[in-house]
Amino acid sequence: MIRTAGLVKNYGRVTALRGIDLEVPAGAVYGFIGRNGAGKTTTLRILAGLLVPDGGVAEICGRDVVENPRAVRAAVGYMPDFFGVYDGLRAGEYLLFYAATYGIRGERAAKLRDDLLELVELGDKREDFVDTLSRGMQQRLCLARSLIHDPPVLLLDEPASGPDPMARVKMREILKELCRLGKTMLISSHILSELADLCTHIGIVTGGRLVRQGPLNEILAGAAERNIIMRCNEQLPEAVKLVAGWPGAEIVNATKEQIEFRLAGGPADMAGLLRALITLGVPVTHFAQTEQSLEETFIQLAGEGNGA
Ligand SMILES: Nc1ncnc2c1ncn2[C@@H]1O[C@H](COP(=O)(O)OP(=O)(O)OP(=O)(O)O)[C@@H](O)[C@H]1O
Repeated sequence: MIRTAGLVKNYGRVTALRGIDLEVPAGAVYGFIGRNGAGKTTTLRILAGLLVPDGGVAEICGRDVVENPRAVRAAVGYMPDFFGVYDGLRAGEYLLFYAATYGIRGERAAKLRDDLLELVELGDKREDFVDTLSRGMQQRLCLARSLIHDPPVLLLDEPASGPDPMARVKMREILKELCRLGKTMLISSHILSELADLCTHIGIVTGGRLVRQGPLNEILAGAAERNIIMRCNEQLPEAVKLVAGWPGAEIVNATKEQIEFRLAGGPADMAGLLRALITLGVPVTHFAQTEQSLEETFIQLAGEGNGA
């Protein structure tokens, strides 16, 4: 539904994107995660047709964004991270104005305005001036604006950020509703945990490169399965010796009761090491991955990208 291949963008001598290959399936809620300056806004602006890439391709619904700007504009709702405040315009008028830019007027526009204000929980703010609304409310109004032409694809730049926790919760609820309505969403954020309960997929971008992408659970499992704690009642020195010499294993800490180590590879590698310990006769009482917080996962993945 959204695809980029080898996307490159330079701003003068600054290279913002160094070959981004995004793959967002239809109906996915894709969390596009990266620190400030990683290249998220640049990617979203290219997909929205607001910036022209210097290399690579970007497609929405199979259409190249540079070659088919009209079709892409119809298919995409874009919510920027910064939005201007409109002096003297009321929330309802703001939406009618944007409806008119898509040729929607009269009764249809009025109904759309009311439905969208309801969806973003601003039904009672229709007559309020936009510049008097809180930042969270302005963000939700901006989201309503991006929905005005009922696009199947939404590109949302940091929608769940902002200092007000209540506003963040409200925004997440609305995004979940949009997911139920079948929208395909690419949502950028610099905080993974902010999006984790919402996303079906994530991509981690660092220094203009995508270092990981895929279904959320696979990415988290892949990052977490390396930290293991093993305990046994006796024969710990034998266990330490075996783990220390095991390919891909690295002991982090060993006490009288337990060994904590990192292990490269997947579940099969874990099972292989456990089998070897038992074959050696070590009475293993505990052998499990440690819980890793989402932010630790992100830092680990982003760090690996930096080193690449
Ligand atoms: N108009 C511009 N002129 C020059 N450099 C720019 C411009 N816009 C972005 N950059 C640079 O390109 C890189 C990527 O910026 P981008 O805004 O895409 O990152 P981001 O991940 O969206 O970060 P943020 O969350 O801070 O917006 C950064 O190094 C940034 O300083």
